[in-house]
Amino acid sequence: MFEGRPDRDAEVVFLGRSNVGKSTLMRELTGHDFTTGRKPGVTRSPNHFDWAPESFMFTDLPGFGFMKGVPESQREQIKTDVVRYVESNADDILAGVLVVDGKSVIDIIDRHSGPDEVPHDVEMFYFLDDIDVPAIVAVNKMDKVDDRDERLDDLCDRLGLYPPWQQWQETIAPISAKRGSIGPLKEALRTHFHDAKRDDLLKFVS
Ligand SMILES: Nc1nc2c(ncn2[C@@H]2O[C@H](COP(=O)(O)OP(=O)(O)OP(=O)(O)O)[C@@H](O)[C@H]2O)c(=O)[nH]1
Ligand SMILES: [Mg+2]
Repeated sequence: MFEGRPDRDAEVVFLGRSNVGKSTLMRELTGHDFTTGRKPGVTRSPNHFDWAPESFMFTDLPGFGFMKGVPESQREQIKTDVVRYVESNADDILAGVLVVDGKSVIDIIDRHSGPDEVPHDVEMFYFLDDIDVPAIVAVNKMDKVDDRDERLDDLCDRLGLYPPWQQWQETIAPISAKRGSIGPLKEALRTHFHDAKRDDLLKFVS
């Protein structure tokens, strides 16, 4: 289990497979340089970025799923820890941002869908729903995607959301963290902060 969580009563968590760009996205939102890298599995324990006056923080969680050179048992442990972290802090979490790689997410989901297999991303999306944490899917690396609308509609389909994707703007946020274009995610976060009656936090995502 992860340790050292600051005592804050409002939190946004970033979760997703390894190497999808969670740390890059955190850097874009906070201006703080978290360790990012080409090597999957760079983030091994949560990175908290917090503001004491508002008792608010962003938390970058370790990536789960396949990581080259990391044994299966360790990957499973990371995923279990991430799930437990979100579960035990669910009351404070205003939004769970599930970050996916827009270029590969459909292929990965389809490859891992079967009679007794649920892909990690789909599982996490439903998990957030189960514990009443509002989910936002940040579809990252859109700079590498050319069939944008088709890709996003396919993703909705895989997540059980009726296409077209445009009607899910508080849930589906196409972004490119590396290019600094994260407007749709900020917009979705603003909607959730407002719904949670936390307009005092809008400045963190303006
Ligand atoms: N093309 C493109 N590459 C990106 C984008 N965002 C991140 N990357 C790259 O993807 C790689 C992984 O980024 P990280 O931010 O380290 O990913 P992570 O999800 O934190 O990875 P873990 O810590 O292993 O879970 C880096 O080489 C980034 O530069 C993006 O919007 N577009
Ligand atoms: Mg990381």
